[in-house]
Amino acid sequence: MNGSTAKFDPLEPARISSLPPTFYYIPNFITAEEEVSILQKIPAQRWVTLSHRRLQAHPSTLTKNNTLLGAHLPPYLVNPVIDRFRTLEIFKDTPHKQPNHVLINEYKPGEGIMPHEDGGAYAHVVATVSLGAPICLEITQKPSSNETDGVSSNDQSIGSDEALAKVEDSTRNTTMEGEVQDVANTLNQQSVPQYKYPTRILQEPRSLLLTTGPAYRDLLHGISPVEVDEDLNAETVANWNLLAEPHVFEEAGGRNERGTRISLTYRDVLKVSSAANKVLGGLGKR
Ligand SMILES: O=C(O)CCC(=O)C(=O)O
Ligand SMILES: [Fe+2]
Repeated sequence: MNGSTAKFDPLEPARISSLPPTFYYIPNFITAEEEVSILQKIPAQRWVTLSHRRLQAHPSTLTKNNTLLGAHLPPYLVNPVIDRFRTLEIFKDTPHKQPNHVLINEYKPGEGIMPHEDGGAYAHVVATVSLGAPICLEITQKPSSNETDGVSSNDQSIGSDEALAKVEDSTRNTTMEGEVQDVANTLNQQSVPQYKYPTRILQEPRSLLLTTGPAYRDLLHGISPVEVDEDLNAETVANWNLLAEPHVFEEAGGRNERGTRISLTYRDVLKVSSAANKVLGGLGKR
């Protein structure tokens, strides 16, 4: 016993066990009051409108070479969320030990984001707080390298959200649904046979989804641009057993009529400019 190094992992009960390591889902990570308060503080003038969603980056967008120039995150993005990350040690292994960048995405019914990976600009931990309405995140494997077409792991250009936005804009005339299906169709030729793809993670408002390690590196994620997520049940939704209110979807016949859903994606950008380093210097252990 005394020689054992086994350590209780506070996140283990939240692990989505039907998916490869490591996704975690925590329902009701924030309260309804906190949700309202954050929604009210998102600045209306900062939105950048894309073809299938709108977004804003805090404290700023990354430079062309994926460097963060900004300094502090605004207080409404820090409290209470980042304090709770600290308690759960979510960013303990990333270079700055805490997130320094938040991308806010908004999806109206019928909007989505093409399958992609988040790439090399960030440490391999993304913490997503969902606000407003439920939505399904689709998880797919990467296409094999000769079929990549813009979503390759080796394509660092997809490593920033701005680059992804460009790819999305250049494909604005193709149907998003088609893209999701194309990527999905290249699956099943890949390894990791014990997991089923594509699969979905249902994100309820106020929940936290963590995507870390191989789940960050080896898989694609996207959101279908549909008005209704259908056929939601324990077989088709990877985190069904972790949902706060599965009965809501059961009672609706396995349907989720999309509302406006806003996500806050917290990340640790690896490269921070020297000017910003001075500001963050007291926080990082370098
Ligand atoms: O809104 C989401 O949950 C996903 C957003 C996303 O994948 C991204 O911003 O890279
Ligand atoms: Fe992403």
